Amino acid sequence: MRCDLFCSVVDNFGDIGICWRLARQLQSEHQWQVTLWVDDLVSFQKICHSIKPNLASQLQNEVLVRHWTVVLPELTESDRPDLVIEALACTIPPSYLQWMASFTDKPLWLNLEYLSAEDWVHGCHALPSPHPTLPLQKYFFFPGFTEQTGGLLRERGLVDSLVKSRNSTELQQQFWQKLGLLDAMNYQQKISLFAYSQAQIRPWLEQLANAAQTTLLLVPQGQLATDLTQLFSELQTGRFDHNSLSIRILDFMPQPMYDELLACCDINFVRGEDSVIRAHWAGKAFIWQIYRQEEQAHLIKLQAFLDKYLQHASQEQKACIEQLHMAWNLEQDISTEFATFKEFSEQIQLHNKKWQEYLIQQQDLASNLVRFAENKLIMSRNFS
Ligand SMILES: Cc1cn([C@H]2C[C@H](O)[C@@H](COP(=O)(O)OP(=O)(O)O[C@H]3O[C@@H](C)[C@H](O)[C@@H](O)[C@H]3O)O2)c(=O)[nH]c1=O
Repeated sequence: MRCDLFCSVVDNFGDIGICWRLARQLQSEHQWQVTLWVDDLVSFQKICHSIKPNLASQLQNEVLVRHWTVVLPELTESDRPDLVIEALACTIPPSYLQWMASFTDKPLWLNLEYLSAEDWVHGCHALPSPHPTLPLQKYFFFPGFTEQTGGLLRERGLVDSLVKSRNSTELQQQFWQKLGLLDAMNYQQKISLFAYSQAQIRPWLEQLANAAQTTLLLVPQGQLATDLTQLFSELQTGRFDHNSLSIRILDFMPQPMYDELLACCDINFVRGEDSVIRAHWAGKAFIWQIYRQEEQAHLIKLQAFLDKYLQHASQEQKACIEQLHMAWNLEQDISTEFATFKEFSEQIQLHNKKWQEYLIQQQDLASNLVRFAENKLIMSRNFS
C-alpha cells in the first residue's frame, strides 16, 4: 500500500506531531510505503532532530518526507498512491485533486479529523462526502476514545516499554543522564509542564517552593518558559532553584524521548491533542490544557473528555480532577485545586490505570485506519 499524507503546520507542534507518529506507524507496523508532505520542516526538526529543513525530499525512518511548497512538483502515474490522507483540516492543492481524479483506479481519500470526545463524532466517523465538482469522495476519519471512532494513536509495544521505564530505577537513571539531569532522582516529585500561557502561575510555584516535598519542574522551551523567565530572571540560564523548587528549561526532545519523560515524571501537564494522549500511555497523573478555540468552544470539548474519562470515578475524585482542569484551562491560580489533587493522587493513579486498560482494549488509530482503507479499496476495486 502506498500512502500520501498531507500535513500543514498551523501553529505549535500537534499537527506535525500526530502526522509524524502516524506516518512512522503505518510504515513500521503495517509496511506501508508512506510519503509525508509537510509545509514546515523547521517545526518538524524540533521533534525529529535529523530532519534537514533545506531538503525538498528526504528519507526519515523509512518514510519519504517531502517539503510541501505552494507549487507541487510534477507527479507522474508511477507516483499514484492507494490512499491520500488530508490531516487535521489541511487542504490538498486543487492540482493534486485533479491528478487524483484523472485515474480510473482512483486513490482513496481520507480526512483525518481533530480529536474530540463529544458524542456527535460517533455519527460522523467514516461518513463519505462527495467532492462538488470532481469524481472523488472523501471519508471523514475521527480519532476518539470509543469503539465507534477511529481510536487513538498507540504504537505496538509502547505501553509495555513505558511500564518498564516506570518500574526500573536503572532505566530512569539512564534517561535522566541522557537529558543531563544527573540529580533528577534526588527530587521527591518530578513534574513535566508543557502548557500554553498561564497568567496566574506564580502562587502555585510559590506553593511548590514552600512545600515540604522537593520538586523538579521541567518546562520545554516555548512561550510558557519565556513567561517564567520574566518571573524569575535566573531562568535565563535555564535553571532556577528556590527552597524546595527547582525549575529546568528543556530543549525540545525527539518524540520517543518525550514519551519516556512522561513515564519518568510523577505528574504531567500536557496540552493540545498529542501530548495528552501520550500522558494516557505514560500512566501517570496528568492535567490537560486543551487547545483554545474561539468563543470558549474548547471548554465544551474539555467537559466532554472529562465526562468520559471520569465516568467511573468517585464523586470526590471527579470533583477534584474537574476543578483542577477548569482552573488550569481558565488560567486561574491552581494552588488550592492542586493541593486537593495531590491528596487524591493514589486514587487518581488507580483510576488512570483502569482508564488506560479500557482504552488499550480498543484498536489503535493506525490499525483502524489500515483496516478501513483496505476494506474500502477492496470494495471499490471489486466494483470497477
Ligand atoms: C515538549 C515536547 C513535545 N513534543 C511533541 C509531542 C507532540 O507530538 C507535540 C506537541 O503537540 P500537542 O501536544 O498536540 O500540543 P501543541 O499545542 O503543540 O499542538 C497543538 O497544535 C495545534 C495546531 C492543534 O490544533 C492543537 O490541537 C494541538 O495539537 O510535540 C516532542 O516531541 N518533544 C518535546 O520536547
